Amino acid sequence: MNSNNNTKDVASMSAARNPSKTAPAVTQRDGFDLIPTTPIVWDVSVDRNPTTGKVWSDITYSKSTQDAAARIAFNRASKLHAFRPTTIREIQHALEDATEDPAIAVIVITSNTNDQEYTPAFCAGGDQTVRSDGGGYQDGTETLPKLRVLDLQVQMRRCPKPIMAVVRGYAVGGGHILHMLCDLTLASTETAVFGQTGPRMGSFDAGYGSVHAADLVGQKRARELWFLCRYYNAEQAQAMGLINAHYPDVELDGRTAQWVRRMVMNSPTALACCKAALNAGQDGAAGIAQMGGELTRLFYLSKESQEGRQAFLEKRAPQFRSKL
Ligand SMILES: CC(C)(COP(=O)(O)OP(=O)(O)OC[C@H]1O[C@@H](n2cnc3c(N)ncnc32)[C@H](O)[C@@H]1OP(=O)(O)O)[C@@H](O)C(=O)NCCC(=O)NCCSC(=O)CCC(=O)c1ccccc1C(=O)O
Repeated sequence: MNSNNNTKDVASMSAARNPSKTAPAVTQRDGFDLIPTTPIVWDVSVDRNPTTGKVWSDITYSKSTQDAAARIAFNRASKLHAFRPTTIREIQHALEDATEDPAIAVIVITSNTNDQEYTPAFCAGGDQTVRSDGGGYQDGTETLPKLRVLDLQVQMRRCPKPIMAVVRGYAVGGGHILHMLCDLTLASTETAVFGQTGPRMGSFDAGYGSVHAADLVGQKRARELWFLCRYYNAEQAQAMGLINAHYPDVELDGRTAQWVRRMVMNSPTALACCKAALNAGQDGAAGIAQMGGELTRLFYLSKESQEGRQAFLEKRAPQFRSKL
């Protein structure tokens, strides 16, 4: 966020914090309502895949200098943004770039739904036209058919920055799993539709798609999602705990900006550690490794840790206790 705006926001937030005889309502005192809801300006369009140097074919990728955010958007409206291996690989490359870019604090995953010709969708799951008989998806870019989306799911879990899904239209099948794997989900009140379809399509996700779903909505509801394959609107999805909030479509971009700006104001290390901690239970040793990595990174900043390296370089015995 640009420093001028930031100064103004922080000043008004601390004004909200100061107790007075006529204290504002509790929900106002967290300062959230004071954060501007002007939509984010995505002023940097990244037109080429930073990994391959090629122009994107299935997504668009842009960044906001002012709001320290990256936007990765499905861009296959005629297929309701169903994903094929190319789509997943492009999202992986954009996500890697956003994760590595120190100017980016928050990542938004959404879809380009401005084309009135097609049914609005966030993502209609795996592209069934390229689902092969060889045990996965093959659009001519894989050496062997595979379920590449499972690698993207892991990458999203390991990304230390908050990822927020912004859903307009259908988020179904593998598209529903991707929104669940985002740290937060905002949705359009009028158009968002959520649901699993695997058992109707001869597919299922026995990994995060089941385990994380149960953590979000509870065992009974998760079984309902998978066994009945019904669709839910935004209000129902929020009541179930599948999404964080829904807003009228015209407000959604402004509210997205507000949520992003609030996270950008917060400590990135604290957010990364919270994300790692919230993931650790489901992720077993890999989750603990992610948490442990953050801990080691912070330890490397200490004089005690640096003494170990220094002593080695100076060919002497370390004096850890003198650095405590
Ligand atoms: C969403 C619909 C109900 C919308 O219906 P409607 O408004 O009438 O639009 P359509 O005319 O049906 O669609 C327009 C256009 O898009 C094409 N399309 C839609 N969805 C797909 C798709 N998934 N694949 C390919 N193409 C799709 C549709 O054919 C039309 O094209 P035309 O050329 O005009 O014919 C409806 O579209 C619908 O029901 N869609 C299917 C939704 C669905 O069931 N998706 C789930 C697929 S299975 C899956 O996602 C598995 C994913 C996976 O890879 C996986 C596997 C194992 C473990 C984990 C995973 C994981 O994803 O995590």
